[in-house]
Amino acid sequence: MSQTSVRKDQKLLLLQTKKSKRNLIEILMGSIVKPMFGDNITTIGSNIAGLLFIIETLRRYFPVHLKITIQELLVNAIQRLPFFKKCADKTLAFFSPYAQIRFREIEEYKHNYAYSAIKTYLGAQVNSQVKNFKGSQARGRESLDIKRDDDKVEDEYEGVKIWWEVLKPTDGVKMCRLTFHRSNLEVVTGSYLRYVVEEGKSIEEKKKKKVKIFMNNPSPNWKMFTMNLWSSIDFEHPATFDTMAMDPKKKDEIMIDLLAFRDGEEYYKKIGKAWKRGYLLHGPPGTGKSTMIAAMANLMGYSIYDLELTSIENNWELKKLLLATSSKSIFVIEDIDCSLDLTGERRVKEDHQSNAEIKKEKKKNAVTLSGLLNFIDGIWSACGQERILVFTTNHLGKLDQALIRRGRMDMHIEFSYCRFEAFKILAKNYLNLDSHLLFEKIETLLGETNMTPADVAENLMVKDGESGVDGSLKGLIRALEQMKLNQHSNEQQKKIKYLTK
Ligand SMILES: Nc1ncnc2c1ncn2[C@@H]1O[C@H](COP(=O)(O)OP(=O)(O)OP(=O)(O)O)[C@@H](O)[C@H]1O
Ligand SMILES: [Mg+2]
Repeated sequence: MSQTSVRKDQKLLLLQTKKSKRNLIEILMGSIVKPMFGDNITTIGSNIAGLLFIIETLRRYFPVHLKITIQELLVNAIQRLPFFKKCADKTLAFFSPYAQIRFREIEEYKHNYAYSAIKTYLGAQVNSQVKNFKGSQARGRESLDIKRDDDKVEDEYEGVKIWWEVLKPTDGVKMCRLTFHRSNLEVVTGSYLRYVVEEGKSIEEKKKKKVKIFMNNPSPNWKMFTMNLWSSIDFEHPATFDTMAMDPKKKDEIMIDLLAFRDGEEYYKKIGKAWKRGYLLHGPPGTGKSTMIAAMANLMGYSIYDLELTSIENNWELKKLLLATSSKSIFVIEDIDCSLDLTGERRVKEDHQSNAEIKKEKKKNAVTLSGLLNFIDGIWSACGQERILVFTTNHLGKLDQALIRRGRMDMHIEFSYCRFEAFKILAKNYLNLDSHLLFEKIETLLGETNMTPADVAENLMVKDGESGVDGSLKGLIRALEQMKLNQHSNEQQKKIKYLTK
C-alpha cells in the first residue's frame, strides 16, 4: 500500500469518526434531551454544541491534558443540565491554568501526617503583613504559642506563587487546599511540598523537644555503671537574640548564619563538607559570650554539651565523650585558652613527681590540642548530622592558630564593651524603655568608658535613692562617671610612672 493511500484512509476514518460523533449528538438531542426539556431545548442544545466544539478544538491541541471523551462529556453535560450554572463553573475550573491539591486530615481512613505538618507550616508563616494571630499555651509551659490565624495564606517558593486555603471541614474531616499555576507543577509537587512538610515537621519537633544542657561527669565515675558519661538537666535559660545586647547588624548576621546552617543539609552534601559549623566567641568577661550560647540554643532548639576539659584524663576519654553526643546539638568549650592548659589538679600532682615521671604522666594523660581537633574533624565529619561547635575565650591572642583557622572556626564573633546600641536593648529589657531624656548623656558616657553589658545591666537593676526609671538611669550615669574618673586617674598614674622611669 502506498503512503498516499494510507494517508487517504486515515483522513476517511477521521471524517467518519467526526460524523459519527455529530450523529450521536443529534440522536441524543432529539431522543433524550428535547422530550425532557421542551421548546427551550434549542438554545440549551446549541450551548452544549458550542461547548463541545471548544472542547474538541482544545482536545486536539492538548490531547494529554484532555483525556476525557466527547461522549463522556456529553453525557455529563446532559446529566447536569438542571444545574447548568454549576456545570459551567466546573467547566471553567477544568480549563483554568491553575491546579489544586487537597490535603485531608484523614485519607482512606488513615491519619494524614502531611496535613498536620502543613498546618504547622502555615501557622508559622508570619510577616509584617499578617493581621490575624491566635495564641495558646500548653500545660506546664510558661510561654504563649502565637500562630498565624488566616484561612488564606499566600506563599512564594523559588519565585513560584502558591495559594493555600484552609477549607471548611466536610463530613467532619478537616482539609486544606493549595492552588498553583500548572506550569509550576514540577516545582510544587517536587521540592516545594517536600520543603513545606519537612519545615512543618521540624517546627513540631522543636516544640516537642525540650532543650537540655549536658555536663560531662568526671571520668573516674564512669566505672559506676549507674553513672553516664554526661549528666543533663532541662535548659531554661531565658536569653534570646532579642534580649542580646549587641550591635543589631552583627546579631542579624549571626542569626542568618545559624538558620542557613540549620537548613543547609543539601548544601553541605553538595559541596562535600561535614555538616558542622564552628563559632569562636571572644571578648572581655561579662560581654555576653555565655549568654550568646544560650540564645543560640534557644533559637535552634538544640541541646548544649558543655565540655569541662579539666575533668578529662586523656584523648581517649575525650573521644568517648564526643561519640556520646547527639546530633542537633551545640558542643561548647568555655575559656578554651585555659582549658587546654594542664589543670590545677595535675600541677599539684606534678609537685611530688620527678621530671621524668611528669613527662611520662603528661604523655599518657594530657588532652592535647591536636587530639581535640582531630576528633572534632574526624568523628563529627563521619557522623553526617548537624553539629555546632562553640569555643569561648577572653584572650584571642593566646590561642593556637590551628584552633582558630578558618574552616574549623567558621565565624569569629567579637564581644565588646557596651555601646549605645547595646544599651538601648538593655534599657528595653530591664526598664521597658525606648527613649528617655537621659539617653543622650548615657550615649556620651558609654563612648568615653569601657563598661561591660553585664555591669550596665547590674546598674540598671540597682534602685538606691530615687525610685523608678529615672532612679535606674541616674544610678547608671553615676557609675559611668565614676568609671570615667577612675580610667582618667589610671592613665595619669601610668604617665607619671613612665616619666619617672
Ligand atoms: N551582650 C549582652 N546582652 C545581654 N546581657 C548581657 C550581655 N552581656 C552580659 N550580659 C549580662 O551579664 C551577665 C554575664 O554575661 P555572660 O556570662 O554572658 O558574659 P561572658 O562574656 O560569658 O563572661 P565570661 O568571659 O566571664 O564568661 C549575663 O547573665 C547577662 O545577664
Ligand atoms: Mg562566660
